[in-house]
Amino acid sequence: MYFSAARTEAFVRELLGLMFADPAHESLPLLDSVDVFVIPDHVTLAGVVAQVAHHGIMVGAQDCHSEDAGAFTGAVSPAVLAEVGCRLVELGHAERRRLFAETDASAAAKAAAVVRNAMVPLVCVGEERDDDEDDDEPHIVAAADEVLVQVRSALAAVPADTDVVLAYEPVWAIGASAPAPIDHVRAVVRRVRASDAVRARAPGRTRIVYGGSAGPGLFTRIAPDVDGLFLGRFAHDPAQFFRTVCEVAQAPW
Ligand SMILES: O=C(CO)COP(=O)(O)O
Repeated sequence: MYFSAARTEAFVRELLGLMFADPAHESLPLLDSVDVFVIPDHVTLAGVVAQVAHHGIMVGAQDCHSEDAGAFTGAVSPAVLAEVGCRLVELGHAERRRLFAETDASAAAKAAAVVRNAMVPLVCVGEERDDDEDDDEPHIVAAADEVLVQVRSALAAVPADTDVVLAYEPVWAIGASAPAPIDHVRAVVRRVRASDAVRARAPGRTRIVYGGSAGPGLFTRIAPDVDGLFLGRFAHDPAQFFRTVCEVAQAPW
């Protein structure tokens, strides 16, 4: 809810201009090496799908209901999202959990619904803890254990051979002035990736991205442990978004 409808339209238009009209694009086939998605609000989603048609950019939704149809006034059907060209659905964002009573169980039910409708669940996970400056091994283990409860719940709801994106977003790093410390992000993500829940999945089907005050300059410091970024405020400027996509595309991993 940062953008008006007009600003969403302008953001996508400017982004397409940067990605596809920039002379650098000729020598940099960005979308060969990076999957790019934008996740607008539900109202503007179909319009954004039309804007990016044939450009290879995926459009996602910020939430959906766990049922495809029925007496759920005000909710958004995953079947309708798929019908209008939505490719992925963000679930369990920290704000949905805090303000709208989202739980691991409801996020898992929605993840199953998203897969049932041939879309990709982008499940937000992250620990609440920010009560200690220390970031030693016990704190990393505690953070990863908290995250893994969320991860196991979501992954148990979807087949092992379907694509899933896990967005690791420490709750305390969302809306902050800077991302979580590099070593913290890498250590927690390594533990998630090494978990039984992730290792039981088909190879290459689980991607882990980082979100929480992410922006240009971050990816090369957290890769190769992390597969990508989930950008918020620091990508509200299309130029910053484009710059970050280029950094990911040019990374040697
Ligand atoms: O929550 C986020 C993305 O969903 C992160 O937002 P910020 O990058 O603005 O902290």
